[in-house]
Amino acid sequence: MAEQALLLVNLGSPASTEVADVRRYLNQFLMDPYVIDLPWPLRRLLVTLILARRPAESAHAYASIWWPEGSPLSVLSRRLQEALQPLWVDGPVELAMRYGDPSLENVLLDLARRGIGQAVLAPLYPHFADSTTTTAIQQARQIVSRHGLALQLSILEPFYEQPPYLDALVASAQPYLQQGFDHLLLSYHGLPERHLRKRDPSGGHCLQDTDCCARAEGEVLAQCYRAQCYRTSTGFARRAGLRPEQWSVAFQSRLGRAKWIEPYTDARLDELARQGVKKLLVMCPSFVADCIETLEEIGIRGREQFLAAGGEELILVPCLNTQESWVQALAILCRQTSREFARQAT
Ligand SMILES: C=CC1=C(C)c2cc3[nH]c(cc4nc(cc5[nH]c(cc1n2)c(C)c5CCC(=O)O)C(CCC(=O)O)=C4C)c(C)c3C=C
Ligand SMILES: [Fe+2]
Ligand SMILES: [Fe+2]
Repeated sequence: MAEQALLLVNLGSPASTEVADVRRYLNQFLMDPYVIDLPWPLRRLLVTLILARRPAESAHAYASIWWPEGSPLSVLSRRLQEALQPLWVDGPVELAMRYGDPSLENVLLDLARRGIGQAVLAPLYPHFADSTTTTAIQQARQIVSRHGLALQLSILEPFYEQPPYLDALVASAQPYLQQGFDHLLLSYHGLPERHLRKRDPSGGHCLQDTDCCARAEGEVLAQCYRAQCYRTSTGFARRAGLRPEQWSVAFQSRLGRAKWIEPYTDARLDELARQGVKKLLVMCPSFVADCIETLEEIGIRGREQFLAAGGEELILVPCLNTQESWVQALAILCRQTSREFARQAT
């Protein structure tokens, strides 16, 4: 049988914590029109303004969480790749990054050079967003077409409420839930509201009222990042046996002055402390690997903020990383993708 590769795609990190490397990474990332969705001249202007101060601040933040082997996101993604290889018997498991190294272009060219004609492309994001999922898929397709590669790609769909993913989240949280806690905050990466509105196929569903995400179905749900985050949360809470008052959802990592989806994590940390929450658990289900946004934004700055507001303990639940149930889950989901692709091809 012909070999079929499994290609994991994650976001990528700077090459080092040097300010120049962080600037190069941020420039590539933020100049992506799927991330800052403004016309080129405006995007260039805005990114140039951001790059005046952000690289030094981010370099400092990266330095506080960097591991001897490199960026946590890169190291953990590499370990996930290695853990998956024994479960993927159809061919090699490879890893590429949307920004930085190993680049999608080099990895795709290498697969084609080795005569591999099929690959499951697995963007490592549970929830759909143009700034993550679409940009990774589009870039891969462009590379295949530009180089005329004889490589067929089948795509792993967002898996925000797939049982294997939810079960893995519950398994990762169980030891922390069992220790007792006052509240669990599910903190997801945020998104400018504009990105949601642009993707609302009904033109009038998203952000209409506080409850619109709970009613999202079909095409609206398929493209609403916020609704998908709520589906993950309710599915997780149901499986973990949590009562509604024990948990809540918030969105972190804002950049710039535009309005991002609410509620905001930083506001929520103050609110929870004011409400008397002393022991707070925080999970970050939009990230499958720990990274600057979990380890620094929540684990360092979020903890400082919560304690300053009167909380006593903020415990960050690690991301799925290389947990056995997650490795198994991802193998199952990618296998399903491959089977569905083969079924449609016949
Ligand atoms: C307009 C800006 C951004 C959008 C939109 C955005 C969406 C988005 N990002 C992730 C996942 C990750 N983002 C990470 C870092 C990061 N994100 C932004 C900006 C936007 N993200 C910046 C500027 C950075 C760099 C760090 C910093 O300077 O703050 C990371 C971690 C990378 C690492 O090396 O550790 C991840 C992962 C998602 C899922 C998402 C859409 C929902
Ligand atoms: Fe981001
Ligand atoms: Fe929505």
